Amino acid sequence: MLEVRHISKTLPGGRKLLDDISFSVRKGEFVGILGASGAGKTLTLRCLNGLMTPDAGSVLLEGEDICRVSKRRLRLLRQRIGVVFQGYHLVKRLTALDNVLVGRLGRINTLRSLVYGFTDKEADAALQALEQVKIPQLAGTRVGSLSGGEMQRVAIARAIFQEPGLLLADEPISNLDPSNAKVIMKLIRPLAENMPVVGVFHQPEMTARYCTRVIALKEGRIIYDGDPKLSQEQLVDIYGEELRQIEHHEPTRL
Ligand SMILES: Nc1ncnc2c1ncn2[C@@H]1O[C@H](COP(=O)(O)OP(=O)(O)OP(=O)(O)O)[C@@H](O)[C@H]1O
Repeated sequence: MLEVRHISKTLPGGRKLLDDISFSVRKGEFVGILGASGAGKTLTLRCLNGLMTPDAGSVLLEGEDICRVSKRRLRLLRQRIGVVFQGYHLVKRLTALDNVLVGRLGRINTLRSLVYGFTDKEADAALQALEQVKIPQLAGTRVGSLSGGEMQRVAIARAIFQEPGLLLADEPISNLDPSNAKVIMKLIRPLAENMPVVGVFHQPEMTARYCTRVIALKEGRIIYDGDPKLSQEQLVDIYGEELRQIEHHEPTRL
């Protein structure tokens, strides 16, 4: 269970970047965070990941406040948080399997990590994670030669192998074509059966289809929290009147 309680972040000049954000996400939920550019989506995710400490409020992961723990404890807690990024964050010169194994570095002792001393059991589990994202045949392929969709599958397998208690996805489909984006959403959604999943998205049509709930931010505040299917009026409220103009734009006649 993830509980975000009244988090705020204010710039020295007084501008509120995050303003009293509160929500909880249980196992079984796949929450999509939407909002126009600058609404505070990334900052919120950074607070959930322990990368940024809010000025006020708390972020409880399985009952423990990640905003108030020691640096050492935070490092351990962050091993319980899987993250999938827009830019994949993979080591391109390593194989897909090695990249998945890297997901557990930090959980095994440092000396073993340094020499990549993974056991056969760990390698088997990493291969299973690649099977779960349907690319076991690419286990021995260098990541640098994979397509974007394949790289994102490796990143998801790495998060699965990490066995986290929370999965965060930072614009995981923004670099992908619509077909690959669907594949990735279909792979992420069932992971919510084992842990809360929270993602930042720019595609309301995708969150409507694959998320169980949507939270919309505007100017650092939550303006919507509920059913992932949003009406046109709600979308205009989130993204602004420009959206209406785009929707009504006549196609150019050639
Ligand atoms: N370190 C910082 N110092 C000052 N302002 C910041 C800092 N980080 C973010 N901001 C501001 O906070 C606001 C929210 O930023 P955030 O990155 O969360 O937006 P976002 O909703 O993720 O936008 P986008 O969709 O464009 O990525 C923005 O106006 C941004 O300029």
